[in-house]
Amino acid sequence: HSPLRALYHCVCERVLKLLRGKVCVRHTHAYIFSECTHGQAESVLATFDLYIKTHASFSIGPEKGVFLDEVVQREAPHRVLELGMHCGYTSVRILRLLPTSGKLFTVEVDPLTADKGEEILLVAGFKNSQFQVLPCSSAEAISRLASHLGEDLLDLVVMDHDPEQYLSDLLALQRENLLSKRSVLILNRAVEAGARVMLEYIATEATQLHRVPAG
Ligand SMILES: C[S@@+](CC[C@H](N)C(=O)[O-])C[C@H]1O[C@@H](n2cnc3c(N)ncnc32)[C@H](O)[C@@H]1O
Repeated sequence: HSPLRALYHCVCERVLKLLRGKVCVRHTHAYIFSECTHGQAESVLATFDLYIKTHASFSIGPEKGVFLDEVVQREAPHRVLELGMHCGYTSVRILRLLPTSGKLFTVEVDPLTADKGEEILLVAGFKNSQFQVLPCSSAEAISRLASHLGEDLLDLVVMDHDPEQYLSDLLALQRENLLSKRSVLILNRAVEAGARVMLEYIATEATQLHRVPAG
């Protein structure tokens, strides 16, 4: 456990990650499925955290994850929309902190990824009554969401899909009357051009939305 050994491990992890290159949904899923303890959400997250040390990954990872946890714990949201599920890391983080009456709607445009991600949510021990995977584009999902929500509105929206879609999706959520004055919005990759356009919109136009600092 000397600092030199820790540095050596860190360098090795980074080199491995570079050599392995691209994000692979099938490989991520297979690793999590075979290495985690089934039925334990914390084990699923720990396995993801281990995986992303040495493999390319789209998962938000533990640092941003802690920020997300804080928001979910503070807001105790009943209805959550996640845009961009990928392999389910963020979904698992959210689901494990939802109140018992809470439900997550999570959207993934790629059908194979949506399938694999859903399996991870089941492996983590969550039930279909706690979440619904919508295997379609964010725009399609938003246009159909009112039928899933009934009288409810969204308490929390997490955007980590395509920053170029952030603003049009926010506008669609408003048009469909799915947000309330208390709805909280979290975006990842907030420095990307599409996200900045949306943040400008929020700052100047959408007075009914709260702005929350995001990573
Ligand atoms: C960065 S990853 C999300 C990672 C996830 N938050 C996590 O921590 O595991 C983005 C995902 O969004 C999906 N995606 C991209 N554009 C989308 C869209 N318009 N609608 C729905 N999903 C989309 C991609 O297929 C990809 O799986």
